[in-house]
Amino acid sequence: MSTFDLARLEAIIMERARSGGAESWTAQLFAAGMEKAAKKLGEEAVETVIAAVAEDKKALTSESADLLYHWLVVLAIAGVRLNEVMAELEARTARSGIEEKASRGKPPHQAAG
Ligand SMILES: N=c1c2ncn([C@@H]3O[C@H](COP(=O)(O)OP(=O)(O)OP(=O)(O)O)[C@@H](O)[C@H]3O)c2ncn1[C@@H]1O[C@H](COP(=O)(O)O)[C@@H](O)[C@H]1O
Repeated sequence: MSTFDLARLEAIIMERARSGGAESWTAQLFAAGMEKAAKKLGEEAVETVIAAVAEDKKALTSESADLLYHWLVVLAIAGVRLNEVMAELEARTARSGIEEKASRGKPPHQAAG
């Protein structure tokens, strides 16, 4: 199982945006700006949808990686931190009470924490 996560990829993207050379795709996207980066994000989203509909798990995995990378680049160019998106998701989860409901369904020793 991989221990890689989106926060680490975000940190790599920030570093490449600051100091990536001409060979860095991240630096190229930052130099080109939001329109180009958002267009790539849209393309990767479509490719992900196509892989999902085709039930092609290998392509879905690969396109999902492209999608998440380009999504993080778009967030970074916009000045939105991954943490802000996570906070939004967390707030929605808290509002729905889904975690509380799930922990109520668990045996007591698992429900705590
Ligand atoms: N995860 C990615 C990642 N996913 C996709 N891509 C690049 O995204 C670009 C566009 O992908 P496409 O599938 O569209 O390929 P394409 O050849 O451009 O296809 P067309 O659009 O031309 O049809 C390619 O150059 C891919 O290499 C990525 N580039 C970088 N990363 C991560 O960012 C880090 C820094 O990369 P650099 O900035 O390039 O040093 C890497 O170590 C990775 O962790």
